[in-house]
Amino acid sequence: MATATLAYSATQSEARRAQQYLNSRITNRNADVPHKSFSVPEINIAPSFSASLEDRKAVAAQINEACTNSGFFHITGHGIAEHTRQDILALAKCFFKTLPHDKKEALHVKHSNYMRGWEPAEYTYVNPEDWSAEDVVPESKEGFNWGYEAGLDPTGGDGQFRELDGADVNGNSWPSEEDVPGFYETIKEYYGQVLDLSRHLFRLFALALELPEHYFDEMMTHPGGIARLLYYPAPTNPQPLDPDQKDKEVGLGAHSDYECFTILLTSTASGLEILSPDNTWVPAPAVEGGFIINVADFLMRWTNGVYKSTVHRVVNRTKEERYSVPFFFSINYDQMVEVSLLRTYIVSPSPVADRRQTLPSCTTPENPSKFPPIRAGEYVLERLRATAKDG
Ligand SMILES: O=C(O)CCC(=O)C(=O)O
Ligand SMILES: [Fe+2]
Repeated sequence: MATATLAYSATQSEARRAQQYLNSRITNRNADVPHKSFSVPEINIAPSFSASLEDRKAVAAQINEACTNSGFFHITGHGIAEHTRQDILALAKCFFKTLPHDKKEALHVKHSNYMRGWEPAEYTYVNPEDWSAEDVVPESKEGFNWGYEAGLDPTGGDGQFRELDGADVNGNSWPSEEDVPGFYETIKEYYGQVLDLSRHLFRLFALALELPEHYFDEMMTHPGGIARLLYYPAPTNPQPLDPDQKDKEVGLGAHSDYECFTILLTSTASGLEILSPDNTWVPAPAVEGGFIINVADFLMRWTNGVYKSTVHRVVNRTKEERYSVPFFFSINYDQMVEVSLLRTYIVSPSPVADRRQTLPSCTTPENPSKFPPIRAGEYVLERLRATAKDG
């Protein structure tokens, strides 16, 4: 990436540890790990929009159960219209199938400090260790990435947004209106709605963590939210899931997500597979009209490992091409977060971003803090950089 090298030693070592963890999970297949039954529940969140706190808490309890189990769940009753969902999937198809190669090249992520723009299949591996693996299988996905900007936020933001590295810039680049008509407007409609939904979900996470419902509100006034359009071509030789065979065609390699949680929309039900605690791949087919939600690494570390950020991948085993739109929700990138028994923010007179926000329900004398304090954006940027060829 064309970016200045910044000294992020704490995050670099954590990114490395995340890779080591990932690889040990993938290579130690069928380890005999005792676990509760592993499930990806469907949660109808419609009651969470009710005026009754009891109704909202009942949904939060289901979310808590899912986050401490597989870390994955489906939501229905979310309130986002089907046409909004279909419009963004149609936009993805239009972008990948009709935009000429030279126009895509002009938007190449290598021109961006933050991996924004067009990401050709061969440019990244989501598991950075794959670069050096001998029997590496290239990923087939092609992507277009963008991030938060105040103009995409239905609240208009608070004017304090800073990029992942703290810079006061807008890191996004877009195709021209002439090249892909309606691109920005369609993105804005979808992004605005999933951003609203994310803030709503985070209030449910607060209840789930036995915190005041609006605990996170001041930390999502200019939140990070990277989103992607993804295209997985139809495989040349689709293969059924076979635990004894290494897949020869992979859409997106094994990884966990980096932020707080992900809201995933997919064009077809199948493709996503998640790694169970006994290290076998389990298909996680989408639910009609639903979104898949999964806990990501930053929330996992913030909850001191109480919430599970589970390894997953995409393998297209059908004869059809596949599109998806993941949205990775982060709190304000400049927010400092600490995993600790101490609620230091209560006594701290410093600005919100500098207070070390803690989740007191997640550390106990038996489960003391495992992670050093960190700013949200710093963590995500380091993890992102590790995926690029010249990152
Ligand atoms: O395309 C999908 O279904 C999942 C994508 C994903 O896991 C990711 O982009 O992190
Ligand atoms: Fe993912």
